[in-house]
Amino acid sequence: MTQDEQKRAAAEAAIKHVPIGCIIGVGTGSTANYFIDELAKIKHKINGAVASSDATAKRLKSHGIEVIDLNNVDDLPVYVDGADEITEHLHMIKGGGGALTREKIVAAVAKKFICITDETKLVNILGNFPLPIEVIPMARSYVAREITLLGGQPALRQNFITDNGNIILDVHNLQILNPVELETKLNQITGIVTNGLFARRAADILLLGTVEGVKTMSY
Ligand SMILES: O=C[C@H](O)[C@H](O)[C@H](O)COP(=O)(O)O
Repeated sequence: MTQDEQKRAAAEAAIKHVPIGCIIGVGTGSTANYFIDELAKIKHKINGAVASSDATAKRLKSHGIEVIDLNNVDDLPVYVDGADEITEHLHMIKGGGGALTREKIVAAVAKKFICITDETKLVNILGNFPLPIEVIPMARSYVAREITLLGGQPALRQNFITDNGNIILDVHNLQILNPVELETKLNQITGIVTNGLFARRAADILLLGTVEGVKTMSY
């Protein structure tokens, strides 16, 4: 299977985890897009979806799936999303598409986080993929200095503004041996809206597309 076929296979496998008659949390990115396309086939069996980005909301609507404001949702049994990197502990780096803040909010509400990826995303140590950090624009230089003190090399993502009107710093050269600790430290830097480490709220299940088929991993 090619990388795209692996993504699509993981997305198809996620449909089995979608409970009937519920609202579903939906992530952002190329793998999540495959999931949206699969979700459209069973749209009459769900009660709508919460979107983690404007792009996802648009794609859901284009398939005739009702998009529901998270504030009007009491119960979100499942959130399905991709990742840029994931470990066997199901800690992730997310935000390659810049949607990390809304993704983290929807994931926080959801009872179960189902991650869907191709096999290139599975790593032993997080950090080869630059860690995305959403920052309030006026705090850019301060946050960059603080990140440098933590050993990272921040680079401003060019020509990019998030759905929330903020900038993204992509942090290179991190070898993230303790993702929970780094996520906590980054959460304490004033001016950072969200960092792309999903370790305190890791995935519950990984559906990993591989050349041999989809593997299910949990921790
Ligand atoms: O902001 C984007 C999200 O965190 C995506 O889930 C992540 O970048 C993975 O995207 P893709 O499925 O396109 O590799």
